Parts: sequence; C-alpha cells; structure tokens
Amino acid sequence: METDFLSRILRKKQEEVDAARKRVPEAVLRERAEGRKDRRPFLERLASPGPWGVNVIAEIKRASPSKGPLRPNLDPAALARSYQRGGAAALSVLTDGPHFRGSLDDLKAARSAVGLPVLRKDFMVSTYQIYEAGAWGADAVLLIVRALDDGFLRDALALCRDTGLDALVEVHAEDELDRAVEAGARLIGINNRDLKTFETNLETSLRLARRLGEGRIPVAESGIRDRSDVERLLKGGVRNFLVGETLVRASDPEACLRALVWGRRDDSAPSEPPR
Ligand SMILES: O=P(O)(O)OC[C@@H](O)[C@@H](O)c1c[nH]c2ccccc12
Repeated sequence: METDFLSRILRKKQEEVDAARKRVPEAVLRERAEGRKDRRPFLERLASPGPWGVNVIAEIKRASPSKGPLRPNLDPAALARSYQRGGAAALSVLTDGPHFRGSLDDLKAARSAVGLPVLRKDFMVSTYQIYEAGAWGADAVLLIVRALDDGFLRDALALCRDTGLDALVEVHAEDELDRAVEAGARLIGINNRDLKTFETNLETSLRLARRLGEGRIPVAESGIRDRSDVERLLKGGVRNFLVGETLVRASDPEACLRALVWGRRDDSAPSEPPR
C-alpha cells in the first residue's frame, strides 16, 4: 500500500509520456535539448553557500494533491520576478498537470522572466521527459529515487550529464539515500514530506544530512514555513532549501522570501548582493 499514491501518479505519467511521444518524437526533443546554448548553472549555484549563507530554490506550484489550489490566478512570470527580487538562488517549477495543475508553458514563462536557473519538477519515468525538459529550457530535473529502479536512475543521471542538465535526486529515507549516492548523485534533495501521510518533519533533513559524505550537497525540501525552520536546518549543516507552499501562499512572496533568506522582510539591503 505504501507507494499507492506515488504509483498511481507514475502510472498516469507513463500514459502521458506515451501520448506525448505520438505528438513529438523523442529524437526531435533530443536534438533541441542537445543544441541548447543558454544553460544556467543550477548545481554550481547551490554548491556554494552564496552571499547570505542560505540558498532558496523558490517553487512555482499552482496546486498540490494534499492542499488543492494554492494561489488563484498564479502568474508564473510575475511570481518568478518576485522570487528573483527576493533573493532566490534558483526556481523550481511544477510541470505536472493532473495533480499540480502545472505545465511546461509555466516553466518557459517563468524562466523567460528572470535570469535564474530553473528546475523542472515532475515525476520522471522516461528519458523522453529528460529531453523534453532540456528542450523546454530547464536547467535541472528532479529524479525521485522511490519512483525509479537503480538501472533507470543511473541511466537518467548519465543522460542528464550528456545533455548538460543538473539533477536533483530526491530521497526520504536512509535506504533511498544510499541508492542515490551509489548511483553517483551529487545534489541530494531530502524530502521532509512523507508521501504516505503528507506530513512534513524537518527532522528527516537533519537526520539524512548527517549521513551525507564529502562532495554531496543536501537540499532540504518541503515543510519550511519560516526563518526559524531555516535556522534550525542551518545548524544541521543544510544551506539549500526548496520552498513551495509558504511562498506561493504569501500575500507578498518577495518579502516572504527575503525573510527566509536573511531574516528580514524589508528591502533595506540590496536583493542582489554586490559581486
Ligand atoms: O510546498 P512545500 O511544502 O514547501 O514543498 C515544496 C517541494 O518540496 C514539494 O513541492 C515537492 C518535493 N518533492 C516533490 C515531488 C513532486 C512534487 C512536489 C514535490
């Protein structure tokens, strides 16, 4: 039972991919993905703590399966600009339609509006989606360990390398973390959300981050509500944070982000630090 929700999504995703293949062949996407010259460094950005010691990957998410719609009339370009002004290190854009009401058009609109690197957040089950991500302008993709077997995880990571995409490899438990590391993942997303109960617990990030070896970069994902959550995770050595709902629901996402990144809402400090 435990992977029920996820396996339902994955089945649907496979159907979606099969249908998409009929419209646009994989070879066309591959050529487009491999021909890109506008890549923005995602992993590299997160590998250094940045000017404030906190990197936030700010997420654009219209709805979630557990909460329903999160922000009426969400405008991905406008929200991306607010995130950039608020000091985001990168963007994450949900492109899953059936459960999150997102699309590749959202990704394209958000990325065109800013200069930040962009993660395609979706349920990747096929090489097709990786080429598709590249073709639509993503700089990185999410790979969920629980959703993939070791063979595909390795293949997907190799394909990302060849295509010039970074990979955020998501785990929720020790065995998944070990599999991610074994497959060669560098950027490890630690999801605080339990997909069985939808509950979040920051302890998951703290616990799994301690297990990471040299050269692996942790990203705490989900359930980060305020600056005190950020500070708690910073004490555990985590400097990268993927934040969705808190920002998407905020009446002023820019100020909300600034408060997460450097503890104050006002803009008396420049949102772009001097370099
Ligand atoms: O909205 P939150 O609790 O800040 O979470 C953001 C992000 O971590 C979450 O959207 C997420 C993490 N892993 C995923 C996999 C698929 C879809 C969504 C997700």
